[in-house]
Amino acid sequence: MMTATAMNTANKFDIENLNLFYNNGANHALKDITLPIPSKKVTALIGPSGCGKSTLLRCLNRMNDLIEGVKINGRLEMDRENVYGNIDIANLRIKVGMVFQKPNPFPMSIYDNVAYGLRAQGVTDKKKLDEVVERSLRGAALWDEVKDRLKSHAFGLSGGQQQRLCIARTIAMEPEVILMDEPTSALDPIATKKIEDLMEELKKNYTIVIVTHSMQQARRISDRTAFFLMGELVEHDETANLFANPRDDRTRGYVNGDFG
Ligand SMILES: Nc1ncnc2c1ncn2[C@@H]1O[C@H](COP(=O)(O)OP(=O)(O)OP(=O)(O)O)[C@@H](O)[C@H]1O
Repeated sequence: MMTATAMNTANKFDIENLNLFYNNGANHALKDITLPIPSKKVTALIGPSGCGKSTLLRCLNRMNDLIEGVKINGRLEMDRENVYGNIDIANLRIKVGMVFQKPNPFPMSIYDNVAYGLRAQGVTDKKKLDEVVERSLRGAALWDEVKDRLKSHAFGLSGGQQQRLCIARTIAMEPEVILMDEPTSALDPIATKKIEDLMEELKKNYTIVIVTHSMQQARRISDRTAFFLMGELVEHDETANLFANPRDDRTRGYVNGDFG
């Protein structure tokens, strides 16, 4: 197995000794996390409720900045640049897009949802917008289902379609990374399968980090898995290895379903 250092050039993020505290230090939610996140792969974050998966995900695009009383120390680099340094945060959040548990399309048409970010950046050229909307909807495997009703309201789509629309909206901004916080937990098995198939395609172009409660999902879709427990990163490895040969008894217990 390659070490984190040997893999360094292929890492999108390098996280080292990262600590995060909520409530001005009262809740130590991430404890000394060291985790490389490789480029153009799917990394799954797993572990029982409250272990810090979403907190770590939100560190990657500084969404935790929006929460009062959060303190962070340690190193978190993206492409060797300090994410917590003096950087343009709006630009970071374009480069590191996010898809949430509950599909959250904006209250407007399918087309306008996908064009929203570009328009906010001042793009008005219809040809350019049409082009990006089509490319993004194709990229999110939704184009064929909606191409004849782009002006329809997004809320008329099924939950699974809405989630793919949110992915299209994210892709439209040409991110480098897509963070997904339990993106299929509100979806039925067929819609879930479509999103999982889509991730297989997306990872050719993007680095994906996904929080999932489903170990089956982590096994199906991820290249690497990191197992968290009470704010600690217990172990991380190639997904197949982590499930077949966990090094730590706590990981073994979790993946065997002994607790959850
Ligand atoms: N906004 C917040 N303010 C204060 N504490 C928080 C906040 N968000 C999370 N926490 C705390 O941080 C710890 C980790 O929570 P987090 O949501 O990251 O875990 P998780 O593994 O994603 O859980 P789940 O699987 O239930 O979503 C928990 O103790 C939680 O109560």
